[in-house]
Amino acid sequence: MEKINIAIDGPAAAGKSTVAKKVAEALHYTYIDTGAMYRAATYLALKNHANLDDEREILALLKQAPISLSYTDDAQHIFLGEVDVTDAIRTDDVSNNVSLVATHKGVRREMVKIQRELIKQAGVVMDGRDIGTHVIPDAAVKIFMIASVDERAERRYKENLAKGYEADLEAIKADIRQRDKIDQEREVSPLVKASDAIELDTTSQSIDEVKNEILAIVKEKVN
Ligand SMILES: Nc1ncnc2c1ncn2[C@@H]1O[C@H](COP(=O)(O)OP(=O)(O)OP(=O)(O)O)[C@@H](O)[C@H]1O
Ligand SMILES: Nc1ccn([C@@H]2O[C@H](COP(=O)(O)O)[C@@H](O)[C@H]2O)c(=O)n1
Repeated sequence: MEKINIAIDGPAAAGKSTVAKKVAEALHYTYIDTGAMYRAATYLALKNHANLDDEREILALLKQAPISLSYTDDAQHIFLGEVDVTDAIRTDDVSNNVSLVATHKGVRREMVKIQRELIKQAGVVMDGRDIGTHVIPDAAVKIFMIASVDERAERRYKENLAKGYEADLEAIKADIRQRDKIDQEREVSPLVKASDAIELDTTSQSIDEVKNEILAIVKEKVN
């Protein structure tokens, strides 16, 4: 079967990464989590006590510790220079600041450059906020994945509990609303559904139902 590129965009905790990984596994495609790249940039800035409003400072730090991805056992690992930060980028501190860092035009330019390098060979499932609108505008399949704020907060709440983290449902709901607002209202590459994207509301769907729906869309496109 011919290999294509699949873009999956949507707001926080809609289920993008979980489903994208399963779709990539089913198709023997490469899964690329672009959120991890913005998280890595944020982690680097926080670790260096940088001013998150100062784009030049963040870019200078990234020059010294460039972002790179590697894949072991089909799992994506993200590095800053030689340091594997795959786990370190998932803290609340990073989650609470990443959307601010992601508003910087220059930071986005650098991330998109890396992302476009990764799609030179088709057979990629890439998730994020601007994949179908900016990174891969000619993606053969574009999914805009949504779910209600309550459902997304519930999912993140259960996820945090399962990981043994403290979890406060109302605080998670507020964080999701805040991140969505910043992502949707920023000037550069805002989170918006591409005109040719298929919207999937996963509020009442299981992970496998969403995965199978996307696989059916891909099958129809490729055959
Ligand atoms: N359809 C679904 N039904 C129930 N739980 C789901 C569904 N999709 C994803 N989940 C769960 O919701 C949580 C968040 O999913 P995931 O991290 O994939 O979302 P995301 O859109 O990538 O979030 P973010 O953009 O914030 O990284 C995970 O624990 C995942 O297992
Ligand atoms: N293509 C993208 C991907 C992510 N972002 C920003 O990063 C934040 C974290 O992303 P997660 O997928 O890990 O939640 C996200 O809220 C965006 O602010 C982006 O701008 N573009």
